[in-house]
Amino acid sequence: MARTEFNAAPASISVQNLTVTYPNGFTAVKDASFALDAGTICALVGVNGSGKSTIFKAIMGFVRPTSGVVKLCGLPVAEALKNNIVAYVPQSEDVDWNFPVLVETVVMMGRYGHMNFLRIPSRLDRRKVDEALERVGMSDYRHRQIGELSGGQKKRVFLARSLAQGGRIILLDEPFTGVDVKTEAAIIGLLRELRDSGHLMLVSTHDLGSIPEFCDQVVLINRSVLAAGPTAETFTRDNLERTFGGVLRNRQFGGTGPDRDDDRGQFTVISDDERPLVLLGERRSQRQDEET
Ligand SMILES: Nc1ncnc2c1ncn2[C@@H]1O[C@H](COP(=O)(O)OP(=O)(O)OP(=O)(O)O)[C@@H](O)[C@H]1O
Repeated sequence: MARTEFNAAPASISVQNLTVTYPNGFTAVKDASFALDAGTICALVGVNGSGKSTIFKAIMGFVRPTSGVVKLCGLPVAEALKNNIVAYVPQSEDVDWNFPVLVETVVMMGRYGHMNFLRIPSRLDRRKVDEALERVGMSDYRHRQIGELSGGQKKRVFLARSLAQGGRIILLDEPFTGVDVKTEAAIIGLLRELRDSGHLMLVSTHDLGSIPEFCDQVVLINRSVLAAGPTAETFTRDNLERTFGGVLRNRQFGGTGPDRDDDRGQFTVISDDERPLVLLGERRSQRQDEET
């Protein structure tokens, strides 16, 4: 099939029985499977060290599966990368912010895969960079050094790079870390727009509170996939307890007043690292009744 026909395929990620064992013999991901389609925002959720970044690396072709298969838009990873199908917004800690580079140059890097080895930008490349900067509201910062920007502005620049690249699959590693609530809302708004235009986004996050707000699907992992599916069915207290075990901070309030029945007014706060998830009208579990 010609490359242009592949490029027209709707966004999809298929991870089938993925196992990744690092050269030191440690198996970070074991027999993980999930599938996602176009027009989706999916959260990838798990404790520190559960294998989220390893799954990202396998999707980006940075690590080779020990066994199993990853396909993007129906293509093997290497082929999908050649076709600029997948873009990556890194974790802030993974970037050397002291490296002197202009905002517009970072965004132009998203176009490198579309250029020949001389990397001379065409009119189209420049237009895509302008459009991407405009879309994330960072046009006025294009001549600034990336290291001079705030955490939220840096995130938006890297999101612009992935937009300039034109990937239909976007991987976002901890997009809300170090970002204020207003910028988080702006990023979520942008991700929703991209979803509506057929993009597929996989978002690694510890920000449990925001997941029901903007993610249609959730994949819960701890080396293997514990649960995967639509947020309403999958992002449940039972599954979160299985995923986080003792790491999760879990508090329950309300429902004890004389004018309340067992459920009404009761809510549970579940928190990993960042913004807590609040579940309304939950009954206390037997185990927690015994603990208190
Ligand atoms: N290059 C490597 N060689 C050996 N082990 C590794 C390597 N990279 C990661 N690991 C191990 O694999 C496991 C999964 O790591 P990974 O970075 O995928 O987790 P994560 O879920 O992204 O964690 P976090 O939430 O802290 O970012 C960890 O135990 C980690 O120590």
